[in-house]
Amino acid sequence: MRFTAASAFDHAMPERTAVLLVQLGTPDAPETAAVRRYLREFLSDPRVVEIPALVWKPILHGIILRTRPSKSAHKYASIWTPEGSPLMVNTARQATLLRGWLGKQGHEADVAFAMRYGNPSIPDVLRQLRERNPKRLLVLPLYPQYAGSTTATAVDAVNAELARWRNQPELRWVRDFHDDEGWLDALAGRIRDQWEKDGPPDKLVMSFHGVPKRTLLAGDPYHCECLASGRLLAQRLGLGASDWVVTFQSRFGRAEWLQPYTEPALRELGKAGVRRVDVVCPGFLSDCLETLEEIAIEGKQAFLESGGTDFRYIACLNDSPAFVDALGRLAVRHLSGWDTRRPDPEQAARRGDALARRRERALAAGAKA
Ligand SMILES: C=CC1=C(C)c2cc3[nH]c(cc4nc(cc5[nH]c(cc1n2)c(C)c5CCC(=O)O)C(CCC(=O)O)=C4C)c(C)c3C=C
Ligand SMILES: [Fe+2]
Ligand SMILES: [Fe+2]
Repeated sequence: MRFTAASAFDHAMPERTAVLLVQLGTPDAPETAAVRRYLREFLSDPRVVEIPALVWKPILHGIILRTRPSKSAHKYASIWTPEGSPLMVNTARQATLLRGWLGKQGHEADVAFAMRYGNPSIPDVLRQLRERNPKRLLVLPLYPQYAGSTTATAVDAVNAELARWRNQPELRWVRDFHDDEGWLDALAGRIRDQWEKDGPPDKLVMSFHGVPKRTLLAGDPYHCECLASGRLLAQRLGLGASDWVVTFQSRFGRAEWLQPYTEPALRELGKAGVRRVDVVCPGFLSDCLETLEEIAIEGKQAFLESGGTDFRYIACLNDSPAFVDALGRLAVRHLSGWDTRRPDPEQAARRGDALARRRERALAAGAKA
């Protein structure tokens, strides 16, 4: 085997740590073709749709990918910003802010983000990170509650890419943070800020993304973690049992999903004479189609149509400093035991010289061979 200059250089590099944020993904554009591409990848994931492929593929390709993309594209168009999809814009900011936060705390780590579906893809981003020769990788899926259809598939995708690497980093991932103090405090703070301005509502609706009910029966902890997050948030806000409710949104297909469903619940509240509801979405760290369109537009309409008079949507944590701080502390806890201190500049300069000399020698040896 030839001992190449590159391998000699690699082994002399300082050990690096990378942090990869993973979000669900979003179409490249609010247009039918782009939404179809995104939905094809998303809805072909057996972690997301747990129906045998022989049954599901004809439905997906014959019906859903012919009808849903144009409808969804219209919805995306209603929330798209000049910088792009809100989910993409918010996630990119979170990565930038986390990099800054870690740097300020004296941690040396590369921070990147990837999307499980669409772009930037997990394989593309991992290959970019590989250029920096990471010895350690922390994967942080941006979902407070664990679900097979979100967290597990993100971790699967990372592992599938790393399975192709010769030189793998040591790997860790954040499984969930549904009861994380920092995250709960940041979210409670955001809600309290809103209430300081305009008082508390008659009812706080905590709307989480739904999943099929059979995943709960099969042992997925998602439902329990949502209920626990809801209870802990209500405690922090000092709410009584009748002041709040947990609901599940975004039902897809004909099977039963986790209940109560958000939109029917909003209609019930309106009919029952509840005048003001506030809706918060504690399963989402970034505003996206599911919050800005489904809740802030459609949910509002449903509540007002059925007799409610005042509907307020509480924005996701997005790029709020309290959330970046919570995310940073969460990451640091998971980096524990890994040496991520920034090298002192003098030592780095000395090591840089030594590295340069070793690299020259290796290159010269390579040239002779
Ligand atoms: C088909 C089943 C689906 C499951 C299961 C599911 C779980 C799930 N999703 C999120 C978070 C998000 N979902 C988003 C969009 C979205 N979700 C589904 C379907 C399922 N989700 C579809 C078909 C779509 C696309 C939009 C549409 O056509 O309706 C998004 C928003 C993406 C954006 O671009 O803004 C997020 C975020 C979670 C947390 C979850 C399980 C816990
Ligand atoms: Fe979803
Ligand atoms: Fe939706």
